[in-house]
Amino acid sequence: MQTLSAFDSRLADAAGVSVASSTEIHGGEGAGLPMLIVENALGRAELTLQGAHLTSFVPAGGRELLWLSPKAAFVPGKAVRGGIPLCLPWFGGHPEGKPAHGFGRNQPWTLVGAEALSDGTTRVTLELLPNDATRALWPHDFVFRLAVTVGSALTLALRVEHRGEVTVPFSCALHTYFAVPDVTLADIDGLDGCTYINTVGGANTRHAQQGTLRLDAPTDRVYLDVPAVQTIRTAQGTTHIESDTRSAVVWNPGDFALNIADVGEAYRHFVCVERGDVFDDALTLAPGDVYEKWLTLSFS
Ligand SMILES: O=P(O)(O)OC[C@H]1O[C@H](O)[C@H](O)[C@@H](O)[C@@H]1O
Repeated sequence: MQTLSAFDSRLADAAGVSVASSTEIHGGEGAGLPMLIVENALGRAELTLQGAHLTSFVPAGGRELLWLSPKAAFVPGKAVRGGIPLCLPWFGGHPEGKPAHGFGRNQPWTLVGAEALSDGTTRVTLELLPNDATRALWPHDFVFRLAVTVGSALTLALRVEHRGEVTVPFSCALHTYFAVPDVTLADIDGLDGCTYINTVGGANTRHAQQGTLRLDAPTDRVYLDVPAVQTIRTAQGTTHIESDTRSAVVWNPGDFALNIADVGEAYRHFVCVERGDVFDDALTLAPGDVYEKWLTLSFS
């Protein structure tokens, strides 16, 4: 298991952040993955150091906002199913057959900052630097940083510094799995009028969203140039999603999930609304460029 260095542990302790193994929290075989538990009077979050991957966020007095698959495996090198995988430095399939959604979610990140802030929130900052595995997939220098602020809302601030020597294509998404009682009864707003690309079965057809979105079949859509805010309304309340990214991918595999080992029947209990910059909204980074975007989740 990846361990926290002595320096990391001191950082965590100073901010009241605790460290645990996924096996202690979620069961399973072996040592699992090291996790951080960030808790204060306003809210509580859990994340694995692998992938800087949020697996839980509960505002104080509220309910769990994130869906974690009951079949999630906490295995080094394998992305955890659910929560908020970070897809970068590319989103989706790669033209040369490299792993889907990049390598950010599979790599061990390092805790480089932890602070209890004066407004009662707690912020932890994780970093990924190049290593042999990343160089094999992406032969460029970079600094990826994710600052996670836990309070009554959860904020993720992503910073990508391109330290390579050539201009590179770049796309990314904060691939959030939201917990819903029944995916077919969740009302998704904040996309009305937006152009989307329907990618189910490799279709790649373009359409315009009309009104509220409800999912009654396998859905995989890339919404372009979306407003800052989307909401997911269920009988339990409303989840608010706000970001300065341009795209939103809405995904639920429906029955296809029966062929996804770590999802299965549980597909009924989540919907992904993934804010990011993908497809037409993807960009290029020139040497020295810095990409900075944020995502905030809250519940009412
Ligand atoms: O199974 P994963 O690699 O985690 O990808 C899960 C899903 O991610 C996004 O939502 C894509 O739009 C989907 O096409 C993909 O199936």
